[in-house]
Amino acid sequence: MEQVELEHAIVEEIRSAGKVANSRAFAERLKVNHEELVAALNSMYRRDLVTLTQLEPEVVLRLTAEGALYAQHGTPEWCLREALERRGPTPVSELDTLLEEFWRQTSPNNALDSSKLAKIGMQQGLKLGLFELDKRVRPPCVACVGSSDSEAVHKLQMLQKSLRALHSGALTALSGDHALDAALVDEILRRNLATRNKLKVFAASAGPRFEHALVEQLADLTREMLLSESWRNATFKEFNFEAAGVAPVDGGRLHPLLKVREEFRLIFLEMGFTEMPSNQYVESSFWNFDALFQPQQHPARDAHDTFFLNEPALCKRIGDASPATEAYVERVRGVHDQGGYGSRGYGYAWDHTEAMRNVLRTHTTAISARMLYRMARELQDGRTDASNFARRMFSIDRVFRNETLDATHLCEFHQVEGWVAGPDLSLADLKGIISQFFRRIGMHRLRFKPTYNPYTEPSMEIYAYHEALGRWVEIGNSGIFRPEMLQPMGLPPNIQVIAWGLSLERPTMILYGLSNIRDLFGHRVSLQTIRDNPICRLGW
Ligand SMILES: N[C@@H](Cc1ccccc1)C(=O)O
Repeated sequence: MEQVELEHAIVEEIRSAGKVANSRAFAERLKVNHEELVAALNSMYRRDLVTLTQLEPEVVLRLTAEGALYAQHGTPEWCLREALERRGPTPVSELDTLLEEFWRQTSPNNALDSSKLAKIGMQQGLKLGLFELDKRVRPPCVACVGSSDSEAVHKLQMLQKSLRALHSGALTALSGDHALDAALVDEILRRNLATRNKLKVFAASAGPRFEHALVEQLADLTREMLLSESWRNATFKEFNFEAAGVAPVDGGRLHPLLKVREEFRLIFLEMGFTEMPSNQYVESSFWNFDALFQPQQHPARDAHDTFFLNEPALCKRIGDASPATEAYVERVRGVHDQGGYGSRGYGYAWDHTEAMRNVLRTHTTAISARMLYRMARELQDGRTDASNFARRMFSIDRVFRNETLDATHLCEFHQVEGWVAGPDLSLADLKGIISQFFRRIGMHRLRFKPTYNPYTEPSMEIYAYHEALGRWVEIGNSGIFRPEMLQPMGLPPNIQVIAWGLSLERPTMILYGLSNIRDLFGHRVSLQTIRDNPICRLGW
């Protein structure tokens, strides 16, 4: 019986009889195992549906392995008598084959020991007066005696029935209404077919929440219930808010690049830097190149390296429409054409329209240029105190280059850029500030290698020793912005700006162990990568 059916039976019993008076007797009546009934009672007790009282323990019979075997297949003497009745007198030596044949029909696939059981069956049968041994014939034969309603046959059948009843869990008691016949109990114990055991017995009556057991509690609200309106009279199971969820909840995740960007951002903020507004992807050539003293014939300004916009191909104007900015643009023309501020310039005819050509910014240094110009204006206008001047700014955002794609290059990527402005900064400051910054990323061994940038002098590539890779890795570019860039803006000659830049992708790939940039950026990035990768502390 299923537990639900058992619970129904228990509820019925309590409703009709007021209680389950004795769990053992009730189990016998239901023909169920007492242990199963007690399990159901306990479960109902835990839900406050019933109250339980423990009664005096009862002595019960529990079948031994041999007893259980006989209960299932019949006692040997019963089997033998059945077989002999069909076959007639049989030689003693053929009794085991006779039994085997009998079992082939009654309990196929058994593993019974026929020769042992034939012997037991014969002895018991002779003792009970079921068989006789005719020694006058050769070989001696066993035959049935007595009619089918004889005392001996009746006893044989009673034993057989009792064992079956004991096996099904019923008739376990040695006293009470359903107790077994005393002589039969003796016989069973003597033949070691069962042992005496003490059984914990219970009485059950209605518990505080018994009423809840009587109504069927529904778990689901179905379409049918809605249509038939039967839900109005239905009782629903209470929600179990304590229950564990089926699967872990899948929440949103940050892309590895965003995680590393946040790490960089925190380092900058911790070092007292201010973030520059960097969301403008389309930039005029002026801020991307000209303001940075990058000549208009410079190879980087070629369409092979830079994305130029077709529509609108030109910006409306350079900077704000103020005369101050117009004057600045003219100073930029001057420094390109013939120099100034201690420079000889490039000696070409600077073209205003060329400077107005829209590009997708190729570096975030365009943002730095805009910010430095704004800062210079504030100084000139007296909005900033020039005597105690210092600024630190950074940006981390997207840039675009018309590059051939390969495992480490895409035509868009992110740049991390920072600069420090202050009076009389030197090469030593550059190395010091940049070392401080990279130390916080976990890069302690740095090397600087001279290089060329149109807008910085001196310019230095930054290399860091990668312990895991066991080699020096180029991680960034840096320099002190040229006077040709800063002084046309109107910054005083004693103010220097130390600047550096690196890509966000490169350290991210190293941190997350990715060798192909397409695994980090673009449509090929798997959601799994994004879900599985933890926040990486910068450091290598
Ligand atoms: N803008 C440079 C990086 C850089 C920034 C600031 C100073 C020097 C170099 C680049 O694109 O790689």
